[in-house]
Amino acid sequence: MDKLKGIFSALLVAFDKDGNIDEKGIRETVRHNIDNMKVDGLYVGGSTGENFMLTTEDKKRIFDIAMDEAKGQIAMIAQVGALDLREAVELGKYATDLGYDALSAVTPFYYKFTFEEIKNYYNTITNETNNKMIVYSISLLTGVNMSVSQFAELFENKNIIGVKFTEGNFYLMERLRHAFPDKLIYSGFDEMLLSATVLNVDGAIGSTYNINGVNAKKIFTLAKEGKVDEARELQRQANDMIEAILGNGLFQTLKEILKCQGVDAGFCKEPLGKLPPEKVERAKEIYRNYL
Ligand SMILES: CC(=O)N[C@H](C=O)[C@@H](O)[C@H](O)[C@H](O)CO
Ligand SMILES: CC(=O)C(=O)O
Repeated sequence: MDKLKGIFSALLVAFDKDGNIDEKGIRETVRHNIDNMKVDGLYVGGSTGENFMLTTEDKKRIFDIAMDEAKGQIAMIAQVGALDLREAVELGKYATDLGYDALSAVTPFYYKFTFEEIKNYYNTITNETNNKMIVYSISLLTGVNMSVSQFAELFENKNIIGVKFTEGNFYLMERLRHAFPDKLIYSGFDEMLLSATVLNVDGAIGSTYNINGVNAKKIFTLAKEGKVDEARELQRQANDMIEAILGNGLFQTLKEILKCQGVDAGFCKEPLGKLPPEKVERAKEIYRNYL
């Protein structure tokens, strides 16, 4: 499972002005992540990939393009979770056939599913695909909070190998780390990479690593080596940047910064809007100030 450790970019997906997939832009973004950001892997089809605004066909095409460009040079995780469980299974089979190292699925959201229903959702995907599964916990967006004992129930399924923990709850993170030393725990909030690494997470998956992967890797490595003071200064710099990005429109600004880094990452898909000229300028300024 070592291949699945380290810093993973939640892949940004390039769209044209009308919201169609921009294959060239996606390829450039994948290359940039591998060649320049030096990330250990890619998480394809996440929130950052604007996944929940896409058709099944678009989701498959993105899995195709990303894998074709990465060609197994780094670890590849496909987020296949969807409210339509049959779609999740179909996407899971598709990504497994393409050679994705593991699947991930967001906890089913919008409706108030019971834990039994959530467990059935994960077990169905792993049984049907025979691939490994990383639970995607992001209660801020899904409303689903799971306890240590519920994680324990999920983890009874040997194919459920870990969790992408996009939660601010460090107490729960520590309890999970302690309870499941052999499962993979990924830090989901880039702002909290250092603190999560001190708690001995196995890796991190995030949106800002598309543009700040090298520094993220430094924070991760320094913290693993116990060099917390050095890591904290880098985390402080990263957080100054992240704060500025969040204030300007997260995904749009990340794409604009990618342009400054030589990658034409296109636009976001509606209902997400386009940046007005002053925010485009602000994005360039963030790039100049922090990268
Ligand atoms: C909702 C979302 O985008 N979450 C990402 C990962 O889970 C993070 O990488 C954040 O984008 C990042 O930490 C900025 O807040
Ligand atoms: C990491 C995260 O943002 C994602 O799901 O894309």
